[in-house]
Amino acid sequence: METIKIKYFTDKIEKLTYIDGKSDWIDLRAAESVDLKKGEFKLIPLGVAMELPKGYEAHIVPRSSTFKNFGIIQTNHQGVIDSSYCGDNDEWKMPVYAMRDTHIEVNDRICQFRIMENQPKIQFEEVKALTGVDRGGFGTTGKQ
Ligand SMILES: O=c1ccn([C@H]2C[C@H](O)[C@@H](COP(=O)(O)OP(=O)(O)OP(=O)(O)O)O2)c(=O)[nH]1
Repeated sequence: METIKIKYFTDKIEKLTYIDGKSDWIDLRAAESVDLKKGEFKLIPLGVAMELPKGYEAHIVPRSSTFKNFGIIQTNHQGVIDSSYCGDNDEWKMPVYAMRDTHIEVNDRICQFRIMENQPKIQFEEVKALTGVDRGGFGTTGKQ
């Protein structure tokens, strides 16, 4: 069991819950009501800041139903919350693009996150040639 320190920026959203045994992704809620016109971009505040456990980062993706319900696309497709994003004002946000005029109500569940272990430390070693077998590039194995 890991503990995450969490700060809420509003009392208008329900507290985050980890639901054991269903999906271990945790839903995030809009911290304010937002109206978007078709073609408009906005950063939607998610009303929380967290201190992630040591050695972890968080990944945010839309819920499967987010586009059907709200007509919005998460513009970074997957949000990455670094463990250094842990200050008192480091509120999590969701960058979205509206494909139609839409309304998101405060407390609506619009995306979800999980924590992931950081990758190992990496160094790059430049070489003149690689020894692996060439795969041949995009689409070379056909469609079926
Ligand atoms: O969907 C997201 C993605 C990022 N962040 C926050 C947490 C993250 O740690 C910080 C910076 O994100 P990232 O490094 O992906 O963005 P950048 O464009 O490279 O900004 P920076 O120059 O601040 O690193 O913004 C969010 O709140 N929501």
